Formats: sequence, structure tokens, C-alpha cells
Amino acid sequence: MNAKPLNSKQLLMEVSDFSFAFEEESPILNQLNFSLFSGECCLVAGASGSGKSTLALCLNGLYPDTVEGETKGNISCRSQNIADFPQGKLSQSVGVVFQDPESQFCMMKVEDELAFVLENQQAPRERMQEAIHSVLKETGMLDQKHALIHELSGGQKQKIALASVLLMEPDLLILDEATANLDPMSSFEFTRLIQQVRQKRNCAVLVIEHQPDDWMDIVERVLVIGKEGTLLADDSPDNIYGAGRPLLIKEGIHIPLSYQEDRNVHKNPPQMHGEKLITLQNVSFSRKNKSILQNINVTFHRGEFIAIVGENGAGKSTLLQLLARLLTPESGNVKLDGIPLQDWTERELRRISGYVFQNPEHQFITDTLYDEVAFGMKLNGEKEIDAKVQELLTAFQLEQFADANPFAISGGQKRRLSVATMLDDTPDILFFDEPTFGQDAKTTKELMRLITELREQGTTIIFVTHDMELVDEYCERVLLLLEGKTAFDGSPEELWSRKSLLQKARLRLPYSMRKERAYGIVN
Ligand SMILES: Nc1ncnc2c1ncn2[C@@H]1O[C@H](COP(=O)(O)OP(=O)(O)OP(=O)(O)O)[C@@H](O)[C@H]1O
Ligand SMILES: Nc1ncnc2c1ncn2[C@@H]1O[C@H](COP(=O)(O)OP(=O)(O)OP(=O)(O)O)[C@@H](O)[C@H]1O
Repeated sequence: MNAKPLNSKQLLMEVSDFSFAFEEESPILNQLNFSLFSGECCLVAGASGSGKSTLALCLNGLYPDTVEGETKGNISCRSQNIADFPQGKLSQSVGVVFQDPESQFCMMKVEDELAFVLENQQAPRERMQEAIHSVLKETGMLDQKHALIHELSGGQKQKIALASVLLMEPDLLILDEATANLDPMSSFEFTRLIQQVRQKRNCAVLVIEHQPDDWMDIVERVLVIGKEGTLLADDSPDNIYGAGRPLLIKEGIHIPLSYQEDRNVHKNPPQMHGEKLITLQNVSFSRKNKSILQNINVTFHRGEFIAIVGENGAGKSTLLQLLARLLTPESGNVKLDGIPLQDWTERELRRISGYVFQNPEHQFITDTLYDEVAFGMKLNGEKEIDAKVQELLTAFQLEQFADANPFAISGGQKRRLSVATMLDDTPDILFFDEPTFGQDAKTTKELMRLITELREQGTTIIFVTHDMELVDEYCERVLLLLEGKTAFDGSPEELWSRKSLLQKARLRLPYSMRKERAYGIVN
């Protein structure tokens, strides 16, 4: 990368004694004071639920405009109070890219989506084509100009979300867990793209990310938000992750791997393989005439802890859904305990297995967190439900939200709730789609502890993940999907030695191994 000196500091945003509270609740953000300067790259670190996304939404004016909430203090952008910006004007200065790009799109095709953004800005028609061409070139997406958005990979969708924000020429670009759903290589490439954009445009970048490893050579400053929504620290990464480390540990915030010289990876001891539990024979599956999986032959054993990995769109979630009978194979068969999956009654299948969806909201069916956790227990006619619900809510640090609506909590809290609902009884099999995404260090550890405990009680754990550290630490077996086939099925250690396969599948080595086995741009 060509490091280009950034322009001298110019005040961009000023946050003064700023607090925000949802109606009749205690403040989420509490007396914040900080400034952002043009061209700088800041990381916002904070435990799950500390108010990072709320801050992003306040900075671009969506809060309090779109919710019942109250603010105190002031935020100004280029010395103008943001409350005085004409409607829609602030979002041109402060652009946000979210974790789920789909939530941002209104049109089917890439070029229509970008034209829609320009129309909303009332850009002159004759300049539209030129602007679209230029932003697609900048984001490396020119080839996809005529593509249908839903046919793009996760990384490509995220680049289109970025392109549509860049069309507004923002002074501040906020990335709210924008890489959380990307495969390891796409995530890394996205951070490089952001660095290029920032250098070219001199726009400030605010990164909200629990696992900021890929960002660490770009980030110049770290703001630490505490659990009470106060600003606990504002300093350089070296100071924050050096002298400030005890504070981060206390708050349960991830320390970037590059600052963890003494990282001691605890590996799960390998377990003896139990009997065959799920067998797939020649399983194929297509969506809309597009082949996703072809002739998959795999056997999962009782008590295994297995990760399914692969690039965005490789078919990981599809495979997990076929295993849980949420989808039916186009050809081939799936057997559970030797019995064809289609012969199991729905009730029995759901009793012995649990499924945690990639998007936690897909699981919520009641109006409170308490009811959500109690739902399965009531269905099974269990006793002492109240005590069990309280225990689970406490284990997942959700006890204070027992009466809250599942849709009105933070992203990380939603993910923990979706896992908690599956843990009332000890199931035989648990399927997890990205169990730990959006979690801080403390809740990741707690979640994995609970999953490991279940596994020790005999539960088979099959999960999809992009997190190679998790695979390295917890799994004894990893299944790699590539071009619709199982390209690898073996131990993580074996996989890490398959350099060209890793590269082809857009995976990266766990951090601890990268220095020894550098390849390409990764070291
Ligand atoms: N409901 C759907 N309709 C049409 N195509 C779909 C649908 N869901 C997924 N696909 C496509 O099927 C392919 C496999 O998707 P899947 O979600 O299984 O991949 P994945 O490996 O889990 O991806 P990611 O890592 O991005 O979550 C992708 O090309 C995707 O675009
Ligand atoms: N619509 C809402 N109504 C009431 N409270 C809410 C609402 N949305 C979020 N909250 C609460 O506000 C707090 C901050 O949420 P926010 O999403 O900003 O946290 P976060 O730091 O981004 O968390 P995460 O890392 O888990 O995504 C949380 O305690 C959450 O439960």
C-alpha cells in the first residue's frame, strides 16, 4: 500500500456533553465528549450493548429522528449543530455501512441502486452515469454494474453498500461491523479498500468492530465506550492496548491479536469418535437452477465438534439447513441415526436438535426475552421454568432485559438470545450459523464455554463460521466447501498446512500461524 500523508487535522465532528436515552429509560450514551478530525481513522471499542451502534445512528442523525428518544448536549458537523441540518443533508456528510448490506438496498440491480441514491440527492441526470462508473471503478465493482444484487457474494454486496454511501461524498464514513459477515479474505480486502478510499478522499473513518484485527494497521486512535455509555478512554492504539489493557479486560473487550504476544490458545482435547449420527449420501441442492452443492458425501459422528468453513456464498448455511431438514435435498439422502431424515416426525426432530440462524431475528416469535427463552420449555411441558429462564438469561448477560422486546436490543444481545433459546434442554445436536458473531471478548468466551459444556454432555456441535481462531481453538474437525463440493474434511492442523487450498477458498491462517507461513498479501 502507498502510504500517503493525510492532510493536516481539521475539525469535522464535535460531540459535547452528549447523552441519548430511549424514551423513559436510563441513558444509553452518557455525557460523551470527543472530536473527530477529517481524514483520521478511529476505532470504537466497547462491550456488546455499550451503545456503539446507537452512537453511529446519533452521529448521522437517524437517532433521535426515527425513534422515541431523548438527547442532551450537542453534536456538530463542520461547526453546524446537526439538529439544524435540513432533512437528508446530514446523511450526505455522515455515511454508515452496516453489517447487513441487504437492509440498505432498495433496488434489484447494482446500477439501479446507485442511480436511486443519486436521484434521492437530486443529482443532475447527465452526471449520473459518470458518477456511477467512477464509484464502481473505485470500489472494484465495475464488472458487476448490470448484476442483480441478490446474486452477488457477501463481500461484493458490502462493496455496493459502500459505493452507494460514497456517492454522497461523505466527510465521515462509519463502518458498523461492516466486515462481520465476510469471509476472511473478503474482510481483509474490504479494509484495504477503505484505506484507499480514505487516502483518496481524505474522509474520516469510524470503525465499529468487536474483532478489529484486520483494521489495526489503519486505526490511529481508539475510543473506548464503557458499559454505562460513557467514554472511558480516547488514545492511540499502542496506549489503549498497552497501558490501557486492564481496563479493556475488565470491560470484556477484545484485545487485537497483534497486541497479544502471550496468547495462550486453549485447544479442546480431541474426542473419540462416537457412532454415526448424520450421513449424507450424494446430496445435491440447487436454488433457482443454480447448483449450490453437488454430490456431498459426509458422515458426522455423535459428540463431534465440527466447523463448516468456506468463502461467502460457498453453501455453508445451505448445508446446515439440509442437515437440519430446513431444506430438502434435490437428490441424494440424509439419514439421522440411520433413519431417513424425512421419516422423522417434526416434533421429535425439533426435540433432539436446535438450530441457531445466521440472522437471529429469524428466530424471534414472542414479545419479550423472557417469553422467548420460556417458549420451548412450555412447549415441552417442562417444570420450574422460571428458574431455568432466569439462569439462562443470567448466563448470557441478558437478565436486565427480561421484559424487553427481542427486536429492541443490540445486535450482540440478539445473537446471545437466539443461542439461549436453544439451550433449555440438552439437545443431541446443535446447529449454529455463526454462533459468536457480534460478540465481545467476554461473551464470546462465555458462549463457547456453554457450547463446550454441552458438548462434554454428549451434544454434537456443527457450526458455520468465518472465524479461523475459533476453528483452531475449538474444533477437531473442519469441513471446507468450495465450488459446491467438500474440498477438505480433516483436522484444523491439516487444513492450515494446505496453503494453496486456503488461498483458493479465501480463508486465512489463524493469526498465530501467519507469521510463520506468510503468503501473498497476508503476513
Ligand atoms: N433464498 C435464496 N434464494 C436464492 N439464492 C439463494 C438464497 N439463499 C442463498 N442463496 C444463494 O445460494 C448460495 C449459497 O448460499 P449460502 O447462504 O448457503 O452460502 P454461505 O456459504 O452460507 O455464505 P455466507 O458466508 O455469505 O453466509 C449463494 O450463492 C447465495 O447467493
Ligand atoms: N430500540 C431500542 N429500544 C430500547 N433499547 C434499545 C433499543 N435498541 C438498542 N437498545 C439498547 O441500547 C443499548 C445499546 O445498544 P447498541 O446496539 O447501541 O449497542 P452496541 O454497543 O452496538 O452492541 P453490540 O456490540 O451488541 O452490537 C443496549 O443495551 C440495547 O439493549
